[in-house]
Amino acid sequence: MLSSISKVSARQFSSTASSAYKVAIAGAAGGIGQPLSLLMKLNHKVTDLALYDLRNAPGVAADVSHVPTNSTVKGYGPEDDGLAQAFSNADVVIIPAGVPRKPGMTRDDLFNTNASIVRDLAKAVAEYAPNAAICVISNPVNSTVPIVAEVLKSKGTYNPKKLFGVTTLDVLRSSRFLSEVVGTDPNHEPVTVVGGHSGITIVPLLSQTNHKDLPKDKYDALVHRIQFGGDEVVQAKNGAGSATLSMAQAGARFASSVLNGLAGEADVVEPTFVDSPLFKAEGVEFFSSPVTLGTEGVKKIHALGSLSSAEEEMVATAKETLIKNIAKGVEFVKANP
Ligand SMILES: NC(=O)c1ccc[n+]([C@@H]2O[C@H](COP(=O)([O-])OP(=O)(O)OC[C@H]3O[C@@H](n4cnc5c(N)ncnc54)[C@H](O)[C@@H]3O)[C@@H](O)[C@H]2O)c1
Ligand SMILES: O=C(O)C[C@H](O)C(=O)O
Repeated sequence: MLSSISKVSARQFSSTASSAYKVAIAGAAGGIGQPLSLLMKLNHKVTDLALYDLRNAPGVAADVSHVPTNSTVKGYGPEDDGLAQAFSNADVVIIPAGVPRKPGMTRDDLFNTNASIVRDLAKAVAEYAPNAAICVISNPVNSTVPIVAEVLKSKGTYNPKKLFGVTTLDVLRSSRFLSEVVGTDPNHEPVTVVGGHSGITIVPLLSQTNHKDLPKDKYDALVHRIQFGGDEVVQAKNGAGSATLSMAQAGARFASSVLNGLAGEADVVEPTFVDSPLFKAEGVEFFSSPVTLGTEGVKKIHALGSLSSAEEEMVATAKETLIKNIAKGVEFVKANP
């Protein structure tokens, strides 16, 4: 494993701001965790990959460690202070730990199980990696991100610039589904998605693409597919979980953008669910919008830009639901510190 001292040296003498990072993944042996671990192993900025899970993380680590990129990989379980070792000195902590949906469930139905998992992992981040950028994948993201914030506030280590809810899968789906409708290459169909990460809180800003004049029936169907794309996978997997492979790709893209930002690369912009000033006056403490990522995490939170009247309505509806989802997370930590 790269020691802290050698990591510091690597940073000091590197030609960029830094090129050596420790990334920790909590839930690394799960459906998302395993392919995400592989994708982070392929990221050349990652020199130290720490894989934590309640089960089988050493096995996943041994497997991934044979991929010939310039990083060490180590797996940790809860025994022998594994969580402390996994998180210690991490620059980025990615959290896909928790249970996935089964058909008929909403993401909110996962709250009772995942809230305490995320709360406990947030406590460990506060203790062992207080400077880490935290990427929360565990659902319901609209509530788990506020849970992490509340825990970190209670520990005096909350840095709103370094807490991110990962909404990138909505962005990937939007590009893919739009390209299917208009018959183009999804690589060239960027779509900004704002709001949150569940159903009607997912608001794709299609009016800001080159396809703002879609016929109403096609537009409505496309928006619905983007908002409820997760359900397609849950139903197809028929009890065996939710999106894992596309989510791993989305998570790796987002975490890689965070690393690029930390490294001082210019113009790294991703939509993400953050502590946001955009609608705070209306009581919405967290909101997803395009964010420029920099050396300190969040560098700039961008406004939504011009919206169609349909989008204005969707944003208004999303805000109402988000206020409730966020409050649920905050109240959980107050009642269960
Ligand atoms: N943000 C998104 O866009 C998005 C997309 C897909 C899935 N998800 C969510 O990600 C989560 C994980 O999904 P999955 O399909 O990988 O589930 P999974 O059950 O396959 O894997 C979850 C892993 O978490 C581990 N785990 C549970 N409690 C833990 C703890 N306290 N510490 C460390 N590890 C722990 C489990 O052992 C398991 O290996 C779910 O909540 C799911 O809803 C979010
Ligand atoms: O749908 C889910 O429960 C998982 C995830 O949030 C998704 O969007 O695929």
